[in-house]
Amino acid sequence: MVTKLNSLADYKRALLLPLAAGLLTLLLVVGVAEFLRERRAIDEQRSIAVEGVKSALKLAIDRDSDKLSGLLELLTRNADLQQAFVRRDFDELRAVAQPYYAVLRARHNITHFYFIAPDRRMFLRVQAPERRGDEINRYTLSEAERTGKPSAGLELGPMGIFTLRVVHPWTDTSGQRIGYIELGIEIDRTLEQLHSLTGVSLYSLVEKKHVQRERWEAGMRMIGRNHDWDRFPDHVVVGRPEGSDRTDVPHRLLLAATSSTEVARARVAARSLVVETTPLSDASGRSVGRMLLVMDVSASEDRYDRAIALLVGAGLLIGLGTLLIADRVITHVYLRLNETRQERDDYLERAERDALTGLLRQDVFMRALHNELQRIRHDDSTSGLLMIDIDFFKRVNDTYGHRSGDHVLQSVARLIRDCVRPQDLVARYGGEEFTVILPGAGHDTAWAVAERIRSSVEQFPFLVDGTTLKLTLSIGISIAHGGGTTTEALIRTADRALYDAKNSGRNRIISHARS
Ligand SMILES: Nc1nc2c(ncn2[C@@H]2O[C@H](COP(=O)(O)OP(=O)(O)OP(=O)(O)O)[C@@H](O)[C@H]2O)c(=O)[nH]1
Repeated sequence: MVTKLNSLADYKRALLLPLAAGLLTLLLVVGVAEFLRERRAIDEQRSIAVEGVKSALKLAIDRDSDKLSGLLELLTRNADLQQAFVRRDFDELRAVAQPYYAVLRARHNITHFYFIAPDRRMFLRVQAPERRGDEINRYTLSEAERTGKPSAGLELGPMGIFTLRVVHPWTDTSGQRIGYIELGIEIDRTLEQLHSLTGVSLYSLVEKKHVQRERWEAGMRMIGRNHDWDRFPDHVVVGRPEGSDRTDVPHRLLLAATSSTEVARARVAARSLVVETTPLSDASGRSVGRMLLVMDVSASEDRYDRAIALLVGAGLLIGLGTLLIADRVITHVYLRLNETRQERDDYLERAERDALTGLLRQDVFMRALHNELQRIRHDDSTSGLLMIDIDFFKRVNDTYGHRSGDHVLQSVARLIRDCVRPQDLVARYGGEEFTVILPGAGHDTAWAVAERIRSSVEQFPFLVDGTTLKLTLSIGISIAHGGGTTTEALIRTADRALYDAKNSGRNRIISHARS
């Protein structure tokens, strides 16, 4: 269906609404694409950060291993320690070792310092608790015993404390193995350093099956840390450095991270937190739990959100600007088109009219009469035709000149027009002869109109060259009834009636038609 556009509002509706819808759709598509692109960028940044933290953790552990190894190298060469250990002089060994431990603890965060006999029995724990004689079955010690070389790795202690341990076999000057010295750093310290370096909070969680509840609780109590065995269904938190234990991390977020390898997310107090997980294995390669990396990505998200808001804002402004410009252009083009259309209509109108009287020209009249006959054939109605001629018009021309004659013709044309309805068609048929088509008129109506015209001209005082002239008209009428009448026949009938009116004395109306 083709909609007809008439007014400027119609044009604006037809053009601006689709344009606005198109621009909005475009903005929406660009906004969503940009949003997805930025989410991807944030995810990438996060992955890079996570990889960075993992590498940093590995580096830190390697670095600590090397550091502990270096220190152990020195300790195994210490003659005082060696003598006291070989003599199995517990008090002496402790007295010599303790100042070293104080320095190692203060300078290097070392939390474990052991002297172990060749049969793997603990001879001296320099740090608390002061337990001895128990057999050590840790992987690092087994490796050092088996290979005779230093062994290092993360190990889960019986109290559920995750510790980096380095064990050095200890030999005397003759190459005889006299035992082992072990140094350890709790992983918490490393995690804490990483947290302060990267801002990422790290939680190390161990599966419950690898720890005993009572010993874990005792261990946590011993190091003065909050502990809650039931906090997670399958895991306990063994590494949760104070500095990075964010109290604002919702429990449900951590819980989600312990039960899935997917990235867990939450929005807390207008901040976006994400948790990634990475498996946690001990020195033997056994998977014992997982590490949670909690990151605050609010800053990146806010930056991207601001960029998107800016983009959408700019898009809206550009869209509005485009609509405003389009509105101006449509208005301008519409007005210009209207002017052109008006000019064309005026031209056509002028082309159809007689230059002197402004009435329809004869050829236009013929077409109009033809159309009118078509119409009444279709409607089965009637139409009246008047043929009007000014009586003795030649005398006006002869007496007062052609210009005065023109003036009289114009006046008569105006008088005729004033006597008919707007839908009636008045034409100049030729010279001083006029025709009027009266659509829908029967004989009586046509007669009444003819009489109105006749009497209006008869009564009109024509002012010519300062003289008042009186003129009369003769009028012939013909009536078309439905189909069957041709334009020629109708004109012929009216013409004959006009001729009769002239011949029977003028200033009269003759109709041969019956009503
Ligand atoms: N001024 C002027 N005269 C015109 C025009 N067209 C025709 N005429 C004149 O109209 C006159 C018509 O005269 P006739 O046909 O003899 O008719 P009449 O004098 O009106 O007499 P009857 O019709 O018999 O009453 C002629 O003198 C034409 O020159 C015109 O455009 N302007």
